[in-house]
Amino acid sequence: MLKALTSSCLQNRFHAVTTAFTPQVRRGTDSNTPLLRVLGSLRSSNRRVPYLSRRFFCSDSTDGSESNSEAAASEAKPAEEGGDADSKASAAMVPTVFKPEDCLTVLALPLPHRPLFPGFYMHIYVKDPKVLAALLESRKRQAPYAGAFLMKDEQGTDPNVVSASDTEKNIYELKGKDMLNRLHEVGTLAQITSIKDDQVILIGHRRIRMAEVVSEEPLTVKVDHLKEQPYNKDDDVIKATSFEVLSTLRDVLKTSSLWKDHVQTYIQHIGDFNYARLADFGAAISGANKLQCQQVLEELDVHKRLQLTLELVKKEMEISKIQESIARAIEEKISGEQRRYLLNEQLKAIKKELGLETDDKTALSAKFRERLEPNKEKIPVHVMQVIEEELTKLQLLEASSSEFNVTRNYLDWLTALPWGNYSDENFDVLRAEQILDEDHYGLTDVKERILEFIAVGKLRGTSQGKIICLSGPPGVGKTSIGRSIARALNRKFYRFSVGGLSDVAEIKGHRRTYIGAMPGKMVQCLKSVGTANPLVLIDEIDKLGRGHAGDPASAMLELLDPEQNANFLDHYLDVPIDLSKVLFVCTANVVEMIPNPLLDRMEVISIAGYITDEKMHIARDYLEKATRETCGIKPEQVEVTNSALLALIENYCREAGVRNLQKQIEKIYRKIALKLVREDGEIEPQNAEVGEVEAESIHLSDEIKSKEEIQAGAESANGSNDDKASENNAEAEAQGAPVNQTQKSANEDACLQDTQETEKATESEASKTVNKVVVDSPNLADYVGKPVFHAERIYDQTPVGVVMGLAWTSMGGSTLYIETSLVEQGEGKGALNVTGQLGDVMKESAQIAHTVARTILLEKEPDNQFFANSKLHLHVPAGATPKDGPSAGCTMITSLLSLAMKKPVKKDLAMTGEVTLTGKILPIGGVKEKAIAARRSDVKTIIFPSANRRDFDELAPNVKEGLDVHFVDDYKQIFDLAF
Ligand SMILES: Nc1ncnc2c1ncn2[C@@H]1O[C@H](COP(=O)(O)OP(=O)(O)OP(=O)(O)O)[C@@H](O)[C@H]1O
Repeated sequence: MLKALTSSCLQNRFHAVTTAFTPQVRRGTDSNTPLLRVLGSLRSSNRRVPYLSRRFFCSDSTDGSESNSEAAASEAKPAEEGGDADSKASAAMVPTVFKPEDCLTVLALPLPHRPLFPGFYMHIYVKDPKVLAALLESRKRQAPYAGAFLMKDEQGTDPNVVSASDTEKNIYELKGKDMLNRLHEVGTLAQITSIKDDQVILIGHRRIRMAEVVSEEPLTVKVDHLKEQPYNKDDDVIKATSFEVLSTLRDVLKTSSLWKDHVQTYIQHIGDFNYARLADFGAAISGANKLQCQQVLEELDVHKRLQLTLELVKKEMEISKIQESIARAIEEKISGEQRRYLLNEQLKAIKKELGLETDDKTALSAKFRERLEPNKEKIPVHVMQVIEEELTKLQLLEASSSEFNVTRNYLDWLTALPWGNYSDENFDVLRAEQILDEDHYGLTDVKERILEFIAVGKLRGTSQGKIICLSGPPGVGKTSIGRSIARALNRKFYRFSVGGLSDVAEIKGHRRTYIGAMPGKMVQCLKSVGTANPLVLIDEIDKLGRGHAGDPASAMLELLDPEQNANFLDHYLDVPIDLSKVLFVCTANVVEMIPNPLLDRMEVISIAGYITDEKMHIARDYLEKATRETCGIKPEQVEVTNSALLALIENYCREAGVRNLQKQIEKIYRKIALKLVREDGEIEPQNAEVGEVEAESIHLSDEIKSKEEIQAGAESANGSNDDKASENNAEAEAQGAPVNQTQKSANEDACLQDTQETEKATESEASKTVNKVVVDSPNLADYVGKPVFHAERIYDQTPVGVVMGLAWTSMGGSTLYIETSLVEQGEGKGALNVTGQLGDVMKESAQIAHTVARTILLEKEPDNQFFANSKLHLHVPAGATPKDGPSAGCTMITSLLSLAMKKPVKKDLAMTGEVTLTGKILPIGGVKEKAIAARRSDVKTIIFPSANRRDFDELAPNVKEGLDVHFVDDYKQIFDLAF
């Protein structure tokens, strides 16, 4: 029904006060009069309260002053027409012939937020048309009064919790009795000063109490007018309380500027001062909740009312203090930050003025130029041109723009590259050889190739970039030899792996326009090594990914090809860079997997793997040494016997490389380290005992006795030496004979040295016996566990139908058996089953072998119908490992023939070779790996295809040593050798 002011209560209050008094202020009163001055005058004039004689302009006591009010109203009129709420309030001063005390029946208007205090104005919104009509009617009848009653909260709601919209909504819906029940009994007789649309402005006049309902719609009630209880104006307690209220108001005024206007306005009208009004004023402007205000309104005992008000303003005082401290804290924080900012700006300006600091752009340009300075002559012209252009551009760009950052990063890369900056190469072949030998055992091919490279460089005076590809099984030292080559050549080393690389941008960089664009690996490499002729190791080139956008292999080609890479163009850098001086070393496990155009440009050096002998050397001279150092163990503290090392290699690490061997050695040394540390802890007391025992025996033994004597002699000699020294010196000086003394002291020194040496020797011997750990083959399992590798050799002497073959895998060479057995026999039942995860080629190879074996058997034993009438099963263990390739052809034939003829093959024989249907033997790959694998399995005789004779001849003598190798063209030769 009614809509109260929508702004906060507090604002309403202050607004109300201000507007109520504004006309009076305008009438020329000094608006700057501070409360302090008033209060000062209060106190200075013997507390005579002169203002008591004045009248409060809109109090009940103004009843007779119609002309005054009228004047106020006429003055305020233009403002009201302007729609100004303040001036509307002034219009409320219009007096009527109808006196307030005559008003006994009034319309009841509900106030949702606060009660209306006498002397204050409030505007409300009346939504009910009937009420609005009644109000207009009463104004017309010159009885413009209504009763303003505060609404009670709905039961169960907290008066401190504001939910304005709810309250207002409920008000519009309430009518008649319901409304009556929700209104407080005591309210204020309010003069209706103006009605504009649904906004009604009320001025409170006097307290009233509802007596009875006259009509329900609109709610009209009969009221009793309430008067304050009589009180003694000179009562000291009342006076003191009122002073306290005033002084609290003064304090609030000091802290809260919000109150200033209202309190000052009040002070200007303090002429109408009385204690009851003061109490009302304090309560009205306080931020107390509506119930507390209502309490003040209902209180007719002036002293009690003053006390209630005092409580409220005191509370207000506390709130304003908190407000002040919050404001101060925030202010401090903000001003601190501002101060800092200002100081920083000033500092920058001062530095700039003094020339200590230039702005960002100039500083950046200077940094880039400084970087270029040492190499300026070596930078290619076209690159220098681009750099200059970019530097100019940088000056023109706004420092906060994204383009600026792009240009800055670009210049950063361009200027950081080692243009024409080469490391001094080592062309000393002997030194290089020494370095290579220091790092790796064997690998003669690789070392030889590197030495050749250095020799060419020496003769030409410069070395050209080359691509070397090291291929071989894992752990044979491909990567580590790369590092060693760099050391030998005195080139910087950079390694990156291209295994699984599928993005061309990794090699050639992104275009600069992309966010987060980066140059490719090669540019990154040059920046990081700082020279233009590093050794770049490209690891796992056989595992290069297949890109979805662009082909990484083709990008690699541009990078590696000596014809193209003198002008390698990185997408990011966008200026050609010369990579022709870079030495590329690639590593691969399977050469066949390297894209052909790439392979074509490489010089492949294959490292086949190591035989036991080589592994022994590597383990002893390289791996053990390095591991011992990393574990912090001294050589005298440990001994790994040859037999232990051999057992380790033969039973635990039979693969081609030495990585596993390295791991096992590390395992042994870690265990030894633990053992030594543990023993040290336990031994300490034991050591002490040993020391004591030794000390005792020292006393007993003659030898040591003499030692003691020597020592004692030495000590006494030493002592006498000290004593006599001065005398002798004096004598020498006096007699000029220093020789005597020198000889003596020389003898004594020798004696002392002897004693100390003997002591040291006994000490180190004692420590040796106590702390040395010996690893031998019997206790090897304590360090590395039981052998995990089961010998490749399943049979000592192969039975009928079983023959040993030689295979090649990416892990190196290995031996494998071909087993054939008879399933069933019967007329025309000849057939062959194959198992062992064989690939298509190997299956076909088995079919061919079956046919060839049948032909050969018929040749050798024309009556033997074994193959025609036998169902056979051919198996290649181990069944879990997939196998493929044609090189087991001759082994399969031999196995089939052995079964057919019921004859085992020669002992310790292994063979490899592809067979044609006519029995011709074709060459195979991996001769070195196969030879090494054969040696590992103690094979004595090997059969290789004749075409592989050259490969075998090239092998190192230690690989060939002890092998009886036969080269064959035709299967018949194998037949003769095997059976
Ligand atoms: N001939 C050797 N002399 C001394 N140490 C060697 C020799 N060969 C290999 N090693 C050592 O073996 C370890 C393994 O070598 P590396 O990592 O270079 O193998 P890799 O062939 O690159 O293997 P992958 O193909 O798995 O990358 C290294 O610590 C290396 O020093």
